[in-house]
Amino acid sequence: MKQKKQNALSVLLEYAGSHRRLTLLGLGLSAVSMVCSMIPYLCIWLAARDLIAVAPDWTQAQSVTDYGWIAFAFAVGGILIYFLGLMCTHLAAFRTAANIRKQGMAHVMQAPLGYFDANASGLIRSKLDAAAADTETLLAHNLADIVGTITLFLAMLVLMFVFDWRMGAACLLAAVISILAMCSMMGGKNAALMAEYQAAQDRMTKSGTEYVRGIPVVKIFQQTVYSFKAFQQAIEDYSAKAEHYQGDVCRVPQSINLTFTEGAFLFLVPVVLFLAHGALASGDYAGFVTNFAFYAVFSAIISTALAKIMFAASGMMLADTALGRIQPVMDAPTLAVPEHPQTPKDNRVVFRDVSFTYDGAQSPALSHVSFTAEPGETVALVGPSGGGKTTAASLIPRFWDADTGTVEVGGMDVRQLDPHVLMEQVAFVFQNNRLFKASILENVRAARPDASREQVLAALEAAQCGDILEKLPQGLDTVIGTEGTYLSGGEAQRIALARAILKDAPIVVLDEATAFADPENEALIQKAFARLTKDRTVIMIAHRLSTVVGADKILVLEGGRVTEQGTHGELITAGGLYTRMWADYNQAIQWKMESGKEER
Ligand SMILES: Nc1ncnc2c1ncn2[C@@H]1O[C@H](COP(=O)(O)OP(=O)(O)OP(=O)(O)O)[C@@H](O)[C@H]1O
Repeated sequence: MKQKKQNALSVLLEYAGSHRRLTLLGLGLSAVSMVCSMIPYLCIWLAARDLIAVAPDWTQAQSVTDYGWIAFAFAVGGILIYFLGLMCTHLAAFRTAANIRKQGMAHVMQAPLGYFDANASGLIRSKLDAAAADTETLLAHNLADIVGTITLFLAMLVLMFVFDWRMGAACLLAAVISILAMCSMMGGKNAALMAEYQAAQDRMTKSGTEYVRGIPVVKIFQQTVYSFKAFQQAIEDYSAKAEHYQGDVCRVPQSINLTFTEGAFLFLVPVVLFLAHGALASGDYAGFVTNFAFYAVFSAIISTALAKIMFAASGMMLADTALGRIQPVMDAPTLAVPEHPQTPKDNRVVFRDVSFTYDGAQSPALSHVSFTAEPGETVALVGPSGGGKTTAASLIPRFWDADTGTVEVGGMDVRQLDPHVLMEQVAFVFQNNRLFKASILENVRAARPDASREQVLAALEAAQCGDILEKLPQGLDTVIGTEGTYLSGGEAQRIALARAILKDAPIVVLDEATAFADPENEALIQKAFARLTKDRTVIMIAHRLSTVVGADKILVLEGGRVTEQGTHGELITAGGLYTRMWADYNQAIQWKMESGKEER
């Protein structure tokens, strides 16, 4: 992938792909147009020289008209070439921006599913969009201006010394001072200060976002704005850094820069006065005045060129920042796809000595986990919070890949299966059911796009969703999340179960959390679970022990390790953690029943 050290321009040209040449052509045309725009000035100088030479008999200055036409031709030609260049850079910029979006999305599509848990898809898209838009401006406008201005500057350097090097040097001196002042603001130890200032700005933006996200919590707990210390701290930190950088560091160089950018002729006047005596003595006073006129006009172009360079440099920084923001997206891990994919033989799920540690975590989430779920068996994962149940279930559909050991489906390492085949084999229902802002029909059909309306209805029926369809205004075609058609957590879970039922996959990975459900919903969800898991291999993350009693095998996961394993009966006799959990569970049920009686 793209190296961080590369500068923004080479990274952008890589993204431009086949439009790289169009970009370069646009930049070349911009440079040519700038050279063309210089010719009229040259013509003015030549015409002035000829006029002064024949003065006061102007009729002898035959060449002046020719110079006029040449100047006109180059001025118009320069403008046309400039627009042609802009067309090329715009076209290339649109294509490059499209490539950034496409390549970004294509890369993210290869990321393991677990990547999306930590990186919201909306955020990924907005990062890519913002970066594409910023780089579009750079490629379409700023870059052409940078190249044009540099060419202008080089051409000016040549011209400066063609007529009278002393006047040229006087004009240039102002530009050199201005550039040195600019460099001192951005280079050396000030570069570190500028980086700190920008980092403080980033921190402020981030904590601002966190603050806005947390507003509901602030309101619920009646906290004041100051309760968000991090945000306040970030604002104060940014303000101190901004004041220091803009005030203490930039004030003097910025004043020097502006003075000499706007006053490029400052040194020209004294130098001309100094040289005037010599010119009078040599007798070429006419040539001297012509040269002075030329440099006086030219010094104004220097100011414009310097201002353009500063503007273009800020565009370059913007593109650099934008590319820096999408770098993490482009660096997202990708799921390794086998060269010669294997086919699963049956519905058996096996964990062989599996260990896994999350990126950046201190301790493993799973350590040497081994178990087998035979075809048609139900294996329940139980244990304390943080024990590793969700992580174990996530390794089956390759949300992540095991660090060591193997996870097998149908006798094959999941890494050796074609990801599409693996997805066809496994249906999952996790706690955070993702329903799209689309109709119920489309939401359920996402599992099997070729399913008929009747098949979708049958799956919804099996998932006990009849009551949901009845109350929705357009039934199956109601779009979720619009016009007040919101679903409760329990209802959303039943729709997600219908999706899994429609998928009809031989292996089901199920998080049976019924946290959102009221008793009525819970009963319906249990029925839907029973329908979904019938005759399939089931790996179930169980939160309430009542649902695991009938499981073929129960694994107790504690601190990432399987500490107990067996049927309900076997584990109860073993007298370990499961026995204590069972006792606690029964006590809780007892309390519930007793308090229910008292209320009555
Ligand atoms: N995305 C993640 N990045 C880093 N660590 C994680 C991540 N997800 C989980 N963990 C850590 O891995 C360990 C196992 O978590 P896991 O969610 O698998 O446990 P669990 O048994 O499913 O818990 P619960 O019953 O509360 O859902 C925990 O220590 C948790 O903090």
